[in-house]
Amino acid sequence: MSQRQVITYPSADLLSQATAARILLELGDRLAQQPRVDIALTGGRDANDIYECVKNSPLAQSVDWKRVHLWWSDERFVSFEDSDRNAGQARRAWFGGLIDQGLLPESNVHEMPVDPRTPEQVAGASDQDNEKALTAAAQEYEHELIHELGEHPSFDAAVFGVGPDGHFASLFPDHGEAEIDNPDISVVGVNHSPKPPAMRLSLTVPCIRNAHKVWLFASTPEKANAVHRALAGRNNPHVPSSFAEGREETLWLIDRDAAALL
Ligand SMILES: O=C(O)[C@H](O)[C@@H](O)[C@H](O)[C@H](O)COP(=O)(O)O
Repeated sequence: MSQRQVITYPSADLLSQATAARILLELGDRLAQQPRVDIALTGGRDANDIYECVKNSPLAQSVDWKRVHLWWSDERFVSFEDSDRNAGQARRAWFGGLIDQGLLPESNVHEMPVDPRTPEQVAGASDQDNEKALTAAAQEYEHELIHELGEHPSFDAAVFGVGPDGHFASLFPDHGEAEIDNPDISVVGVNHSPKPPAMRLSLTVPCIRNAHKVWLFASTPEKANAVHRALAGRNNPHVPSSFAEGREETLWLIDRDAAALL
């Protein structure tokens, strides 16, 4: 368990630039010491701004992308073509170009599973059908994690946005015990998500806490209350991001507006 550290930036733009540089330097530093790096990504507006900055940073040229593996901490459970997919958005904002240039192998991109059902099947599905599809997808990703990273997967770094309600990944306030503290599973299906789309996949807290470095980012005044509540205590189920921590490092990277209530 690591101490939570807060770093405040004067603007959302500087937060994105600094976090992008932090990600790129971390990848480079780790690659100097180990054969590969595994990083878990997330979705959302702040994340996509950061990915754009990663793409445009000159530091990106210093990374040996063939040894970088991309994972997701959460995903919207929709079809591959759906523009809502976190992985699709990150691909467009950042790493699609690396693949096109032959720098990053497609096999290093470990997207969470898509919903394999047709729109007609989804429209006619019962809640039970959805639960079943989500469980199967969560198990599939769990197997991929174990296959690649061993029985207790540990990311080198995992990054997260924070919602105005205090959620991170797809772990929402008061929304299911399994996601928060079941030490036996790394990936869960989340049904009836308060943030659309309603079906999602997410890493669990025990899996997230097994990461070496956990970085959360938040910008704008609408996040100020969530940041304040998360940092006011630990392990508060009403504010899931209060559970976030990495083994070596836990950073809250926020802009001045999101820090307004600290
Ligand atoms: O799929 C998602 O929506 C996310 O993974 C979610 O956890 C996101 O990171 C936060 O909701 C912050 O999103 P914003 O930066 O858009 O506010």
